[in-house]
Amino acid sequence: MAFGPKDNGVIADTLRATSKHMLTTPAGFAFSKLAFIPTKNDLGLVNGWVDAMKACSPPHSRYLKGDPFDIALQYRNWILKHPSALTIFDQIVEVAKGKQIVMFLDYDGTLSPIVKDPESAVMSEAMRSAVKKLAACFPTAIISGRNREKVFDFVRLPELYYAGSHGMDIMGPAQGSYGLKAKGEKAVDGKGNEVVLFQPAKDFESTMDKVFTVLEDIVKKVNGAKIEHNKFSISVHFRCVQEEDWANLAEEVQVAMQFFPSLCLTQGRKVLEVRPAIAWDKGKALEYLLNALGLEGRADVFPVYIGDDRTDEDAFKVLNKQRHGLGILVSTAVKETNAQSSLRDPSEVLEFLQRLVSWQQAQASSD
Ligand SMILES: O=P(O)(O)OC[C@H]1O[C@H](O[C@H]2O[C@H](CO)[C@@H](O)[C@H](O)[C@H]2O)[C@H](O)[C@@H](O)[C@@H]1O
Repeated sequence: MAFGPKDNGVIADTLRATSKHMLTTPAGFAFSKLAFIPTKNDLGLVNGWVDAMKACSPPHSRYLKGDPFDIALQYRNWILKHPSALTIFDQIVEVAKGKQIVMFLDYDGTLSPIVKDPESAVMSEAMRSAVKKLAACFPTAIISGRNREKVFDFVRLPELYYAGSHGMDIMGPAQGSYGLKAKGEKAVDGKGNEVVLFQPAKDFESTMDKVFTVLEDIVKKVNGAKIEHNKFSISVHFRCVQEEDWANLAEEVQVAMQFFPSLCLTQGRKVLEVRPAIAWDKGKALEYLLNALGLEGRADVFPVYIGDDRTDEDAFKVLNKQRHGLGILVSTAVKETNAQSSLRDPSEVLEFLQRLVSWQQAQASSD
């Protein structure tokens, strides 16, 4: 769910920038934390973010607390509703057989394990090799919250389509049997290959730079907090911040956001993300890519989306709406999801991708 300016309307009225407590940021914006008097509603909003961030990335210890029988029972009920894609692999390929499979993969927590330092979220060589083989079998896209160029640096496979900034920065080959054909400007990549570039939030570039400067100042003052500029989205990381400081940091971010009514906040795994308040998300990126590949709305196409986070839910919803394809949530814990199936962690994702490649190779050799 995206929280937009509407949710914050009450807060704007409570902002009183007094000269005594006023803070002027390097970007020239002035605001005062002391002058911000949160109402019950606003506190609810901040607490809501904090709770949702915790729920997105639950610490293992939390699941060791409480009655282990209850926990096991809850998980058992959940896995019955969202069976492992490894357990139901034969049923999946039975449905996909004869159709064009298209693969959509999230990056963090799906292809790479979640780690404390976002700069160190590298993908294993085994995963890279599996994704390379996968892309030789099926059109394959990575849809990530990361800066597109950064996710490319992690993955380093030019044959894929990349959608960075939660789908707001899409690039893919313009040539070949699966060259992108839909709207978007033609460009040339670092190696001189023709590519299609589609950036629905292009007009927000300078606003994103400004909000980054403001948030950077806030983050600097909080022990363990990190900030990442993902071009059309900005991540404020809470993972290494003491939990008792979370509400304060979330509140500071929310106050700063009042000066950027064209932006909104979403939350992920111990992260708050600032992004343009436009009707574009990972689900829209999936639709765009299917359309650009000439594969949209076709009964003989079977899209598979694998992701671990709240922002991936938008893509799962699109697959549900289209009533075809398969959404797979990566999670070791019970989570509310629109995905039909599940995998526990990136090591199971790797196994699933390898099995899919072997199945496709066997299909091709028996044709
Ligand atoms: O859409 P994704 O590819 O899953 O990207 C979402 C965010 O992922 C990264 O943050 C998450 O992974 C980090 C590294 O494991 C972890 O430290 C952090 O707590 C997670 O939220 C990335 O750093 C963000 O910029 C992405 O938006």
